[in-house]
Amino acid sequence: MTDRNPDTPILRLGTRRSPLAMAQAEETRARLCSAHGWEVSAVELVPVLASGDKIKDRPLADIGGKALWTKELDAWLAEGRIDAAVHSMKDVETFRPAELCIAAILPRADIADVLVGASSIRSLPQGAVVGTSAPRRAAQLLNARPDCKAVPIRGNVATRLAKLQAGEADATFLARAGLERLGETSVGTPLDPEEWLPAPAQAAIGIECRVDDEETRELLAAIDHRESHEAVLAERALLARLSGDCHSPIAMLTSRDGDRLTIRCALYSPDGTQRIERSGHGTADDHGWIEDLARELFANLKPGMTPYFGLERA
Ligand SMILES: NCc1[nH]cc(CCC(=O)O)c1CC(=O)O
Repeated sequence: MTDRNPDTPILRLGTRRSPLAMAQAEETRARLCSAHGWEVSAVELVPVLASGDKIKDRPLADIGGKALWTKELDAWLAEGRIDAAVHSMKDVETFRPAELCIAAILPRADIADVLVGASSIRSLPQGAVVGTSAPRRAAQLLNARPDCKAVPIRGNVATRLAKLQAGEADATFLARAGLERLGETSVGTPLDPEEWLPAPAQAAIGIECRVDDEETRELLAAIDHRESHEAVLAERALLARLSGDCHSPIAMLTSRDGDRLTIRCALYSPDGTQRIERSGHGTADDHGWIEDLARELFANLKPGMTPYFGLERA
C-alpha cells in the first residue's frame, strides 16, 4: 500500500457510538490492518447514531419498533456512505435485508453471562430485585428463582453498573464478552454457560456489507473465523425457525466436535414458570437438523410458550 493517499481510507467501517460498539469497531480495524498489512489510516471508523441509542427510558422490548440498532447503519450501507458495518450479532435482527450479507464473524469471545451483585443465582437474597431488560435473562432468573423480581434496566455497561451502585437493583446481568472488550474483566461472576445458556449469537462480532460489493467481501473474508461463523449462522437459523428474535426468551449453546455442531436450546415462558430444552446436532453445511430441532421444540411447547416469541406478536 505504498502509493495510497493516506487521506483516502481503503475501507469505511460504520459502527454505533457506544463505548462497546467503538471497542468492537477498533478490534475489527486492528484485525483488518493486521491481516492486510495496512496502516491504521486505511480503515476509517464512521460512528452512526442508532435509533436504539436515542431511546433511553423504556425497555426496548416494549417499543415494538424494529431494527433499532441496524436501521441507520443499513441505510448508510445502502447509500454507499460506508463500506461495511460492525455489529454485536446478538442484537442483529433475525431476518436481514437481502442486499446485505454477513461477510465476516470475528473469533467468538467468552459466551458467558456475568452476574453482578451476587456470587451465584443461588446466593441471591430472598426476593432480590434483579435489573435486566432481556426477556431471556428475566425468564431464566424467574425459572431458577421464582422469589426474585426482574426489573427493567437500560443504558450502556457503565450506566448499568452505576444504577446498581445507586441501589436501583440488587443485581444485574451483563455479557462477559462486552465487559472484556471494555477491559472490565473483574466485574461480577461468570455463570457456567452449560447451566445458564447464553443468547443466540452472544459474544460474536459480525461485519456486514453489500452483497454486490465483491471487493469489500473479499477484504472482510480475510478476518472471518470459520468456526465462529458456522456456529453463529446455525444459532441464527434456529432462531429464525423458531420465529424468535433478540427479545425472545430463547437461550442456546453450541458446541463442536470436528465437523459436528450440537445446539442445546431452551425455550421459556416469559414469566419463567415453564421451560423446555432439546438438543440437536449436524453439520454446518446442511441445516436440516436445525429444522428438525425447531419442529421438536414446537411439538413440546408448554402453556405460555407461543410459537411466535418475537415483537410482532405484541
Ligand atoms: N443486549 C446488549 C448487548 N449486545 C451485545 C452485548 C455484549 C457483547 C456480546 O454479547 O456480543 C450486550 C451487552 C450485554 O448483554 O450485557
